[in-house]
This record gives sequence, C-alpha cells and structure tokens, in this order.
Amino acid sequence: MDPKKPLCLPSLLLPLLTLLLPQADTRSFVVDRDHDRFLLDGVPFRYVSGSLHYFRVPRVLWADRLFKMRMSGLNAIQFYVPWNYHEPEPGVYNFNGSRDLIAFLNEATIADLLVILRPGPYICAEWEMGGLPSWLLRKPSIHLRTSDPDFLAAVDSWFKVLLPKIYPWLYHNGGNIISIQVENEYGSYRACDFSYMRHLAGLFRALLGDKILLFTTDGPEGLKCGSLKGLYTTVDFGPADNMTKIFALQRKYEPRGPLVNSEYYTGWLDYWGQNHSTRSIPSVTQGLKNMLKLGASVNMYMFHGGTNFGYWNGADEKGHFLPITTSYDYDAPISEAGDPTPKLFALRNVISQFQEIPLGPLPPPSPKMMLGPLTLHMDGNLLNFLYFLCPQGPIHSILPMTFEAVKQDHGFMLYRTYLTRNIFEPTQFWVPNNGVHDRGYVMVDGVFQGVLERNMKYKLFLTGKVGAKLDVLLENMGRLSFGSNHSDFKGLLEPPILGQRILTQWLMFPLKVDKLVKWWFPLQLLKRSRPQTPSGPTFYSTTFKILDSGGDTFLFLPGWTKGQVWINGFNLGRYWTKWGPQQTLYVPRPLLLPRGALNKITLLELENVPSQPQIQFLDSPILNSTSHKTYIYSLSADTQSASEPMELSGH
Ligand SMILES: CCCC/N=C1\SC[C@@H]2[C@H](O)[C@H](O)[C@@H](O)CN12
Repeated sequence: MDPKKPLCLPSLLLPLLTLLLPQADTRSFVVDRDHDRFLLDGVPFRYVSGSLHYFRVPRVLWADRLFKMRMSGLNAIQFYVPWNYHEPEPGVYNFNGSRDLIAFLNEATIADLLVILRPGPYICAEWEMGGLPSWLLRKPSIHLRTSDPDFLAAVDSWFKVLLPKIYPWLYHNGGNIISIQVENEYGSYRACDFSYMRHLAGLFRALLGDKILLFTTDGPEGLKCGSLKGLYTTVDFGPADNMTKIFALQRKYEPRGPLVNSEYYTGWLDYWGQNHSTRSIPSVTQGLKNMLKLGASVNMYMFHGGTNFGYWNGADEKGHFLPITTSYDYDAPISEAGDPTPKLFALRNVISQFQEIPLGPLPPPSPKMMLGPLTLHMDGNLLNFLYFLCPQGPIHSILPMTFEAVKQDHGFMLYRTYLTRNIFEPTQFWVPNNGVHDRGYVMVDGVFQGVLERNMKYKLFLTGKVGAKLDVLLENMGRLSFGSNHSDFKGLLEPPILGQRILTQWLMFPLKVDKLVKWWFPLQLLKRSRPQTPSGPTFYSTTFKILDSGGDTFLFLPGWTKGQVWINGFNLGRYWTKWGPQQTLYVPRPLLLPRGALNKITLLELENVPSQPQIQFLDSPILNSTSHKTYIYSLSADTQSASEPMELSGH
C-alpha cells in the first residue's frame, strides 16, 4: 500500500482534486486497539520501515539512499535528530546544508516514504554523547537524562526550537511524520526518572498537539522504566532474540494495539580494535518473516548506516573504553557506499510476500575508482603550528582543565608544562584514576615519547632537563553514547604525576585543527623553518587529480598508525590502521573535485608514519581486518586493477 503524499499539487488542480483526495483534516494515523493494528486514513496499515541517519550521509546523496530504500519495498523510514548536530553552542542553531532537517523530510516525501521521527533528546545511535551537546557538561554537576532543572531548561529551549519546525510535517497536518518517539531506550538508563519522562511527554503534547502518535522504545529489560502511560510502548530486538517472549512483554504494556519492533537489527556496530560485526542473511530474513506473519510493524535498524565523519562517533564502555569506528556500515542492506547488497534483495523478497512493493530494478552499485599509490610529503610536526592552531593563545591553570571547561567540544587539546628539575633516570609519568580521556601523545621538547591510553596503557618513563617542555596532546575519541553515565568529560581529568611529584602550572591550547587544514596554504612556508622529527603528531599531505569521471572510493593507509584525514578541507574521519578492523575510509565521489582539478588530502598522523608515506584509493572497502599486516596493492598501469597484494611488515 502506497503511503499518502502531502498535498503538493499544482494550484490550478487543487480546488478540483481536494474534493477527491483526503484533506489534511481527514488525514490520520492512529492505533486501532479493537483490531491490534494501525489505521492510516482509516485504512488498516502496517509499516515496514528502515533506519538511516541524515547526519551520516552527505546531503547530495540523500535522494539516492531514500530512493533505494523505497525500491526495497519500505513504506517508511525512521531517523533520529541529534541535538548536538543542530545546537553547537547554547542558543546557536544550525539547520543548513547536511543539517537541513526539513530538506530531508521533503526528500522523504518525494521518495514516497512516511517518517517515524526520533528527536530524543538522547538518541544513543553510537553518536557522540548519544546526541546530547557536550556544552551541557560545562556545568559538571548536571544530571543528564533526568528532571534536573538545568538539564530540563536546556531540553525545553531546544525542543521549543525544533518541535515547531516539524509540526507542519506531522501526517495529520499534511506532512509525512506518522509517529514520534520520546527519549530512547530510557529503561536502559540508571536514573529511571518518571518525572523526566512525564515532562518530555507533556512538552511534546504542548508543542505537537494531541493527534500525533507518541511512543517509546526499549529492550526487554528496559520496559519498566522506559514505558509511560499515554505513550505507545514498543520494543527492540534482533534476529537472535526470542521474538515470542519479547512481544509478550510488549503485550504486558500494550494489551491491545499493533506489535511493533522499532529496532530490528540487520547488522551491528563496530568498535576500534574489535572484530567486524555481521548478521547473517538467513537469520535476518527469517526474523523479519516471522514478525510480518504476526502482522507486526517493523523498523530495520540500520537499513543504511553511513559514516561517522569528523569527530562524530560515540563510544561504549564495557570494562574498557570502546570508541566506535568511522564506518557505520553496520552490515546493513545498503552498504556505507550506498550500494544494494545481497541482504537487501533477500529482505525485499520477504517484504514482497506480505505487501506490494514498487516494480522496477534497484539502481546498480555506484561507479568506483582506484588511484595511487600516492606519496605524501611531511608538512611538519603539529607543535610547529601551535600558534596557528591556537591563535588566541593558551589558557593557564595550576591544574589541568578539561575540554568542557575550556569549551573545546571535539578533537584535540595540547597540555604543556615545564620540567622544574633534571630527570636523568627514566622516571614514571602517569595520570591517576585513569584520568587520560582518551589518548595522550607525550612529547619532551618535541620528541615523541609514547601514548597514554584510557583504561589501557597509563604510564610512560621519561627523562629530561630542567626547563624542558613536557607536552601531552590529548585526543577526544568521542563521548560515551550508551551506558550508565554520559557525562564523559574529556582531557586530563587529574594532574599527571612524574616520579613522586604532582605536576602543576599547566598551559592548555585548545586546537582548531580543522580551521588550520582549511587555511593551509599560507602556512606551507613555515614547514622549512625547523628540523622535523618524523614521529609523533605530524601533518602530511599531497595533491592529486582524477583523470576520468571518477567514482566513490576507499582511502587505504597501509602502514600508517592512527590519525585524522581531511580531503579538500572536509574532515573524513579517524583512521586506526594499527588496530582495525576498519582499514579503509569511505570517500564519496562528491567530496572530490571534477576531473583535472587539484584535490588535496591532509593527514594528521598521531604516532608513527610508515617508511614509505604512501596512501591508496581502492575500489572496495576493507572493514574486517584485525590482523596487523598491511598491504600495498600495486596497480597495473593499463587496467588500473589491483594485482595480488604485497604484504608489508606488521607493526
Ligand atoms: C544491548 C544493546 C543496548 C544498547 N542499544 C543499542 S546498540 C545499537 C542500537 C543503537 O544504539 C540505537 O540507537 C539504540 O536505540 C539501541 N541500540
């Protein structure tokens, strides 16, 4: 059954056709408790939906992804609205470009897809701080996701901007939004604060009216604290879970009404340093078929995962700190590069057994491109550009300050102090209480000494002369997006100790690396000014042209260790070749310039550069390599096809 489109008809036809078509005031999406189903405009309706996140896909590719989802047989999509993506500073809002939520809603309408919206305020989603803005932590004692007045004041202020924007897009107002989720798996959060949930429900009703269907989503363990009277209770589970048992739990809260799985996992997320996650096609398709046989409405999480560009990945904490990878491919039916996979066709086949799907072929995989190897030249140690990276100069404090305290939300901050005595014997340097959040690259007078890691390696042994600079470049690897505490402060949370002495008198340099990379050219002159040590945080770059129409491609960094990549000033994300499992970064074709134009790639390598500082662009991704081997794919000149890879030494 095709979802209705909002009335966007030529004005001449409107008077005539409005007599025939449903008016906005007859449009409705409701729960029919007599028959345990949804009704769309009074007609029985079941949604088969898929999740994709506009904030993980460049805007120019939205229409492509949505069209493929519709052609897969979906009649709805589900997506979050990340608060931190739209309110970078308190009271400062951004709904432009790839943040243009209304444009995305319109693209969904054009693709003939209804929308299940999940505006949070917390969204999880393996997104930085679960979508909450880190500036909330400038009040360190704030109790996130509770009825803490400071938290609610910020939530109210944000939703009084956001919810009026989506009001016209509600289905009964002529839009495509059929339901809205309140919070996200709240029952999994320690607080269990019903005042908070009631506040949110009241706010949503006040700003969205009483017609829109509001719902909650929880896993089987979370229903007690996650559900609320007046909000339709839904559940989430994957192919390996016991569907009968979990739907029975939903029935305890919703004795009548449709069964709904709001997150049916088609794949799973990846952590740096862990094995790549997959879910088998037979298990995923069988689970979907079982639910559709019951008449359940289902949203598949994810249908298209996309990418954590920039610093936007979140993290989990399971014994130790687990940052999420740059790729959010999720082993989803539509790959990170937007290509239909065998899993998509298998799911489409299942859907077609239960409801009408659009006729016609899925688009073929997008054109792919190989290029390289390219050799990068060293532009200089990060310290060489310190005053360009921190033009306002450092902040001085007796004890080190957090990122939040100096209002640095993401990326990097340099902490500097000076040795007050000679250290001739290797002396332990460490941070108490696991206080490195998250990685500290340590230098003495600019010479790289090693890395301090949260929950992992937390001491080094240093020597140095009195007056020597002791620098710690602190990398924020993304704030916790799930778990008992999202107040994941970043930086040196405790003063480091050298030997038996607490080090005091610190300079903090919040680094605006992205700005420097954008305005690189004037700084090229600097790099010759001082001898460069090819170790520790160092910038490398090169330029390159595409010789034909080009295509999507996958940046491969064989032998590099860990760092950040920019292409034409766009922050492509983090790489961690040494740890994997992701070995390549997805590069959408629209990020590259037209044939013949000069593209620029810049790397900030944080640890060790390979003996041959080369990179390659491959025509397929490598997301499942946990081995520390690295390969160079030599290109045969004529076909640009990769020969058998040649193995380089491991790390
Ligand atoms: C046992 C898993 C509990 C955490 N929940 C997860 S992990 C993957 C997904 C996304 O984060 C999604 O945003 C969550 O709502 C549910 N979920």
